[in-house]
Amino acid sequence: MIPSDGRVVSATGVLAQFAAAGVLEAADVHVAKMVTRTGGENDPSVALAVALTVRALRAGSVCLPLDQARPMAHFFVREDDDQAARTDIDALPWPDPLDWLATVVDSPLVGDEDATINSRPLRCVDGAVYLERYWCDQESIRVILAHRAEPLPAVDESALTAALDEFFPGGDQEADQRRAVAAAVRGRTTVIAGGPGTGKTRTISWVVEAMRRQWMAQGETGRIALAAPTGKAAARLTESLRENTAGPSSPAGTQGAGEDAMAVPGQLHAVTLHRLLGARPGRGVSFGPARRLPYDLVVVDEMSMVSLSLMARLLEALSPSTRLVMVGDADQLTPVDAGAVLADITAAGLAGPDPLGGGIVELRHGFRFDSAIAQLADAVRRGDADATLELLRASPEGLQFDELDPGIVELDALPALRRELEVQARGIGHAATSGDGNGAVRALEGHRLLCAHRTGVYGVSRWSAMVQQVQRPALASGSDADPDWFTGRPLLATRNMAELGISNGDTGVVIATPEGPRAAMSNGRSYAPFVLEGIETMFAMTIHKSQGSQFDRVTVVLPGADSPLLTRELLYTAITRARRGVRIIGLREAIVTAVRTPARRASGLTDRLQRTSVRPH
Ligand SMILES: Nc1ncnc2c1ncn2[C@@H]1O[C@H](COP(=O)(O)OP(=O)(O)OP(=O)(O)O)[C@@H](O)[C@H]1O
Repeated sequence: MIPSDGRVVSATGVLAQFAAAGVLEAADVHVAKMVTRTGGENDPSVALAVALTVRALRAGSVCLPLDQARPMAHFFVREDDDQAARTDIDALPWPDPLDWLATVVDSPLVGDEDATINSRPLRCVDGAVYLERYWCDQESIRVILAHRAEPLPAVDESALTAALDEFFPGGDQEADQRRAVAAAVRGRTTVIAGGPGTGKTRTISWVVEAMRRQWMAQGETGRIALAAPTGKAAARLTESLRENTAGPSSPAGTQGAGEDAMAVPGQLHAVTLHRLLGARPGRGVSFGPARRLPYDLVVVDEMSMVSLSLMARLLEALSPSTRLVMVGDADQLTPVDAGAVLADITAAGLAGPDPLGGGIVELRHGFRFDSAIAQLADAVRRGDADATLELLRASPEGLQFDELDPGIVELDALPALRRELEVQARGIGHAATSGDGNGAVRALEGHRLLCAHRTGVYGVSRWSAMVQQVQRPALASGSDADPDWFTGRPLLATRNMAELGISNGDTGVVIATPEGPRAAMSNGRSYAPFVLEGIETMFAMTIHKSQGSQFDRVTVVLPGADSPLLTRELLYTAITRARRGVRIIGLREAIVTAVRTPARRASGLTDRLQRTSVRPH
């Protein structure tokens, strides 16, 4: 059936055309050829559906709705593919969606929509093509969440009310947090969603404390685990709980928490989800349906970064009686891997009957800043381009909009940014030269320049070179013995070094010490250079890499309006990295495009959760 103009094109020919346009990559073509050859399928439109499904997975979708394939393909073209940028994706030989669906459904590669067990590699449900493995993960999540929506027995309501009255003595601004703590105690599964500074971490500490009191009131002990998808996010949760702890400091009544055998909120130690599940490279996870996690309460922070398969493994490893509390900001960038589980569950709850049976609570009051940044983030989140532009044009305190094309502008045309970079470099240099690691890291985190792209004129490569030119002379005196480890060099860890307590994405600064240069890292520790691997110089970073971190001030370099990376989630994530000030460099069209373009991530989870009826608790 491809193409419609009657040319005879083999599967190889069709895949080659889509690959030449940058829509498919070698890996997608390879998988499609292998699957179709093994399954005895010769129809080129089926090969195309397989290749596009694999491509969609790598772009974060769980499935490929065939009638959405063409608009989705615009997001598949890689940022640095210049050849592809010149190809008209709509002019490719797209099959007619209805014919395409009929052919795919009839293919020997595709199992029955309702089959409990499907030995074929694909399944087509509600017009969307799934690789069977991802369909199984999605179904596993749906079924387990539906079972978990049943109410938990034996909540001591008087202990709960006493705790809530103590934590929240009054005030409307705490009403959502109160509801969240109550839902977490009463339900098996709770989502606590909210933007930055809405009190999510503080609420986690109240949940832990309220549960501790439940167990005490019932003469029981309870075990608690705290986890996050990345090492960096886990370290940040541990740290914030320490700073944010509510409630008394006696550990009575509880035992076994993550790694530490303590359960006072401020003394809990969060671990990565992989570690919690006992994941071993290439050998799956140690905990699952046959060996359940030994906890009564599991709290997962930064849920927006949890992928479909990780969520499936977590749910499968939970005993039905274990409470699960998922915390995160559903408007942020979604995981690099397929699936946006937090956004899907929250969307299901907001659009229809709550799939968790009453356990989705949105925290709406911002405690940290009632500032222009919060208003800007809210306008972006709502998709309101006019309000976003109006705020930027008014340039209230904390917001600056440099309406310039970042693809051609030089730092000389941005004197305020240049000055800020110079002052920051002097701060880093001064602390680094005097061996003050914490001071150097604090200065480094005072400002961060963020780009959407890694490469190209809008990317980290060009912008970090420009920042380096301004900052390098002010960082240190230039008398370093080892030019690779010059004093004041800003660092980025590009891999996890668990044994050193360093996570991929951690940053730091080279400081001068009597023993020679050392790397002072954001985890508060310093290291001799020779023990570190995968360390790079960092004068700017991608917005993706910055997720899970915050800085005093942020400069956001927007790409051109035609960038496939430009989405609402990207802009929202960039803005919300800042505590006190945001500067945006970009063209108005890029802002409008970003605000009006929600990330296209296909998934059947929201829809299927809404169709699963549960009883509210
Ligand atoms: N009910 C409350 N009353 C007063 N202050 C609060 C309340 N809840 C939270 N805060 C304060 O607001 C600030 C932000 O809270 P918290 O760190 O818990 O937010 P968050 O949503 O986890 O933020 P982020 O996602 O940015 O880390 C903290 O200083 C915290 O102590």
